Amino acid sequence: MEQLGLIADIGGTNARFALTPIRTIAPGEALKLTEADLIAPTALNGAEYANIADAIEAYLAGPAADYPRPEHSVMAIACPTDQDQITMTNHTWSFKVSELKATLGFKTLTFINDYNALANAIPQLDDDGLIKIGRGEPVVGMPIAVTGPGTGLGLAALAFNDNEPVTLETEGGHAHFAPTDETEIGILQYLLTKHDRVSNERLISGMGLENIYRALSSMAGEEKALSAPEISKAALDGSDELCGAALARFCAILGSYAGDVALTLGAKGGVFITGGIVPRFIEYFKSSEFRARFEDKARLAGFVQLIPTYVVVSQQPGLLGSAAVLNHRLNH
Ligand SMILES: Nc1ncnc2c1ncn2[C@@H]1O[C@H](COP(=O)(O)OP(=O)(O)OP(=O)(O)O)[C@@H](O)[C@H]1O
Repeated sequence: MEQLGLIADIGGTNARFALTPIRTIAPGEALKLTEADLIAPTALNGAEYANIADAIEAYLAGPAADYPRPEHSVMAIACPTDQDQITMTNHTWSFKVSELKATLGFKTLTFINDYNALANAIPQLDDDGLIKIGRGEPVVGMPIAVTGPGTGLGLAALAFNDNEPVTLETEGGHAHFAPTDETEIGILQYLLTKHDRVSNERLISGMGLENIYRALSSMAGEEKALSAPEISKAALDGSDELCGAALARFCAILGSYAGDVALTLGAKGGVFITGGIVPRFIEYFKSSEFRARFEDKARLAGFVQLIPTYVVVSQQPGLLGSAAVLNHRLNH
């Protein structure tokens, strides 16, 4: 049997695991994986395990019990991964990668940021994992950018060196928010009364949608607060005008920001919108101002018009990206 590696996608709630075949990639060859390369994919509830080693051993002894024990692993996790010590933000799990590797008896164990995995998933996705928004065509071999609203706003990019992806992990979601009209200047002014600085994440995330709604209601004379799901529900069923205005503004601001990402990274391979929020209202998003605002870059409009934008709707992009990174690391 071919050698299998262990991959994981560990979020605040779910810890997803799978095994994946370790491939030999010829120099210059592009890796192509499919969901069939994710063997025994399983989501465990992280809260049920005292530590990460227990969760991994439970996966290996349970869903993966019929396969040989892996010796190599790449795990994506929703927190910084540049130190040996990893402490999850929304979790009790805290561990040293070097100690975990010894405990598990693995030859290699690498942790990557969850957006690193999402970026590396993009070249592996087929058409049904992506929904194209507007015009533009990808230029093969040019950088791609992956960003989008969830609990926060992550941003990563891939550049390519002879088919070999080079990942840029960034904190671009925390760059300053740039308003484009009087209403957005009003939203910024409102948020500056609450925060010392206002990053894109303050508007483009679940919390961001709530902030936009709160700001617009305050500007209309009476500050009100609703949760992100409540705002999008009332916007979509047309029952609340202010919720409609907030969701429309959210999509428009996401468009301007995504256009800035395209300009900054020269992402002629495309800008890919991830996160759990936009796929919940894809038809609305298609007819929103997102794409017009993406292209609204004055003298640089011609640059961004050619760049395609997509929403990622694939179910397992984190695992697929971890499998891609595992294969690239073991081949080079
Ligand atoms: N119907 C909805 N409309 C708008 N926002 C929503 C909706 N449902 C959930 N959210 C918001 O989505 C955010 C969660 O995003 P997402 O589902 O992408 O999780 P995540 O960031 O991937 O976290 P994890 O990795 O733990 O799953 C929360 O801020 C939540 O308020």
